[in-house]
Amino acid sequence: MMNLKQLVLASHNAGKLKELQAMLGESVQLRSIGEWSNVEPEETGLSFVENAILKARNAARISGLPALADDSGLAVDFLGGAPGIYSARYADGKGDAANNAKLLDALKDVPEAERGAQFVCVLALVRHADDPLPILCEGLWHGRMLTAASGEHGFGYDPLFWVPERDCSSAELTPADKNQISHRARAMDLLRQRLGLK
Ligand SMILES: O=P(O)(O)OP(=O)(O)OP(=O)(O)OC[C@H]1O[C@@H](n2cnc3c(O)ncnc32)[C@H](O)[C@@H]1O
Ligand SMILES: [Mg+2]
Repeated sequence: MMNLKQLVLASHNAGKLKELQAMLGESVQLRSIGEWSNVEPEETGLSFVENAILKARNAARISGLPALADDSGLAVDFLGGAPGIYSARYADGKGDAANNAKLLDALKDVPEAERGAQFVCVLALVRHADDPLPILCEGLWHGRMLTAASGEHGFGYDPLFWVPERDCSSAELTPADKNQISHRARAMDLLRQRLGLK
């Protein structure tokens, strides 16, 4: 079994680090790959799984530690699942605000009943860079796309994602509440089971 006291998180996204560390608790210390390198690997895969594995291997190679990667995104029904794996790059790398503005515009005249969407999270854990058997866990979170941004918590597309089970946007949830029910929480729940942490 791998030493799980320290894991490298193969991500440069501070929002993910915060959420994943909160879910894991104090028994596992997540260290950002940013401690070793600021170069982000190109996400050349065609699926969340491929990109998660690619990021995890890259971080394990650079750090020499077991690595966890999170590849996630928003799949909007009306857009055939876009932006999907391209969620971070939807507005050509101009950041969260530009991504959200572009998405609101793409859904401008779409009626309520057709605004379904899901957040997707795939976690990949590798023991070392060439691990032939990465642990893969997936989580989905169903909701709807709002017609205007709302809320200040979270990151990324959270202000646009309406959460039916709480009747508010994902950015209006407290961090603790989001971490109980999100796509990332579901994937992490499976990962903890696979690792015997629960
Ligand atoms: O690849 P790393 O370095 O981990 O960081 P990233 O931000 O580029 O992460 P992804 O490639 O996985 O892209 C995820 C996209 O989906 C968005 N996203 C993922 N989880 C989210 C969440 O919980 N709430 C809001 N947006 C989320 C996020 O803002 C990005 O635009
Ligand atoms: Mg990325």
